[in-house]
Formats: sequence, C-alpha cells, structure tokens
Amino acid sequence: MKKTWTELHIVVPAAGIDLVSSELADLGCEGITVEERQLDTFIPPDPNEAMSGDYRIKAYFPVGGNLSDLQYEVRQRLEYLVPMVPGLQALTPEAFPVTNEDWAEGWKQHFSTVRIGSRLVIKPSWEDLEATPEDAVVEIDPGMAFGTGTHGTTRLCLEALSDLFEGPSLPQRVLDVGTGSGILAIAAAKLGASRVLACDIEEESCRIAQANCDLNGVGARVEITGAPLESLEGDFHIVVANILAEENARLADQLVSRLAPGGALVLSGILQEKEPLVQAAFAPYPLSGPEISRREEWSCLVYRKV
Ligand SMILES: C[S@@+](CC[C@H](N)C(=O)[O-])C[C@H]1O[C@@H](n2cnc3c(N)ncnc32)[C@H](O)[C@@H]1O
Repeated sequence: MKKTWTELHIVVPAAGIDLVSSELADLGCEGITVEERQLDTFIPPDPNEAMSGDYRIKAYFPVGGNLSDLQYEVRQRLEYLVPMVPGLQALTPEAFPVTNEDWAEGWKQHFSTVRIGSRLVIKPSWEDLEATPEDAVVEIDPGMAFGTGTHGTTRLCLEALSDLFEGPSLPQRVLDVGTGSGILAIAAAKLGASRVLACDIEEESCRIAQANCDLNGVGARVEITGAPLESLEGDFHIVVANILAEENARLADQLVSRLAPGGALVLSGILQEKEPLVQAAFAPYPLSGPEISRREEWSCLVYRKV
C-alpha cells in the first residue's frame, strides 16, 4: 500500500542528534535517518568514538496535518534546544514529499546483477535473469549482514573463487571464515564444492547466512556455525577469509593448518597499506605466492599450500 510522508531535513551538530531526534519523535515523527555517518563500511563504527561535525537528519512524518504548522513546531523545539547544543541553529526545516515506495525501495538502485568470471552471477532477488545451465547463480539481497557483492573485498574474493573453480578438477571442500551474509559460501557451493563450512563470530550473521543458503538451495551442502575457527575440524581445498588484515594475521596458524596439501588460501579485508603486515604473518609457513589483486583501497592475497 502506498503511503505518503513528509521528509524534513534538519542539520544538527553531532552532540545534538539524540536530543533533536527525541523532540522529533515527540512531534510524531515515525522514522529518522542520519546522513554522513558511515554505517555500511567494512569496519563497524566504534561506539566509544566521539562523533563530530554536522549531520543531516531526515525525519519522516505521516502526511495529515498542516505542513507549515509542523515546520513551525520543529523550529520551536530547535530554539528550545539551542542553549543546550552548541552550534545548533534553529532554522525552519526544508520539507519534501516522499512515498513509502521511494523510501523503502530507493536503495535497490544500488544493487544489480553482476557477472564474475565465466560462470558466477550475483543477483538481487528482484532482478530477472536468463541464466544458462552453466551459470552459478547466487541470489542475495542486502540485509543486516555484510556481503552483497558490492564491497571491494567481497568482489575480490568472488573473483578469486571463480578463478579457483575454473580448473579441470573442482575444489570439493571449502572453509569460509567470517561468512557474513554467506555470499562466498553459497558461491563456492554453486560453483561446485560438495561441502562448505562457514563460520562467523556474530550470531545474527549466522542466522542470515543460513537463511540465504536455504534460499539458494544449498542448505544441505553448506554448514553454518558460530563456533570459533580454532574448534573447526577438517582440511579444505580452499580457505577464504574476508576479515581484517590484523585478524588474518592473528589467525595465520589456524588458517594455514586448515588447508589441504595444494589448497588455496584466499585472504581479503586487507587495506592495501596492510599487505606487508599480512605477508609478514604468513611468511613462516609452507606457502607459495601470494598472488595479489586489488580493487579500490583493498587487496586480496591468494596463497597455495606447498
Ligand atoms: C567483511 S565481513 C565478510 C562477509 C562475507 N564473507 C563477504 O565476503 O562479504 C567479515 C565477517 O567476518 C566476521 N568475523 C570477523 N572476525 C572473525 C573471526 N575471527 N572468526 C569468524 N568470523 C569473523 C564478522 O562478524 C563479519 O561478519
């Protein structure tokens, strides 16, 4: 059902976001977004890190009453807060009409089907695809867990996986460390792995990864676990870890010991300037490589166990 809203824009210093949001809620606002905060970056925001600068609050009010009255009331509340929030300006907020279709669906334009290598296809559920029988199609929608294929590190890992499944003998066992949405685990299963073990330290990621595996029909071949890497058993033809450089380095021993002879180790989540840190951590092990690929500011290192 289409619903119409009024979107008010209010620029607020970081220290005033909570106070202003609370006043807006009191006035009947039913949804708030805060722009300029990087909430979808690789590294989650540190809740202890002090925010600074100005932020644009977009507040959504159901259409009904008089818009000028609402803008006036918001301005009054801002005036009330001015003595408490240094830098806050009590201006009349700009207003824009918006339908819930725009609001809820607008983000979809940022996600579209991508082909990676000769067979791998990553597509959101709302896009139609004429797939060939050879295509390994992963259907994934943006959700709460990291990994839709749009992030440089995910893309680098998908490209590495695609290459590793190009050879004459398909890798059978794959370990995905830090599975997030499950995208890499699902891709490995779709490309031909018979067993994929995927772990994540976040319970919510495990839940979402499991749902995505079921949606993609690979639930029987992919095992999702919240157990730590140290407790996982088995050896694998591919180990992929899209986790931070420091975490890759910390887990070097564990990651290498899960590799079958000749197995490939795919490491990403590594900022280009942190390549030396990761290379130093893996230098003591019997590995060839790494082959390095880069995208945006990120690197992916692929080693082989000798
Ligand atoms: C950048 S996301 C990668 C998600 C997905 N694999 C992708 O490539 O898009 C990293 C994920 O690793 C998880 N993670 C971080 N450190 C981990 C560890 N030591 N063991 C397991 N999971 C870890 C995080 O919870 C997060 O879901």
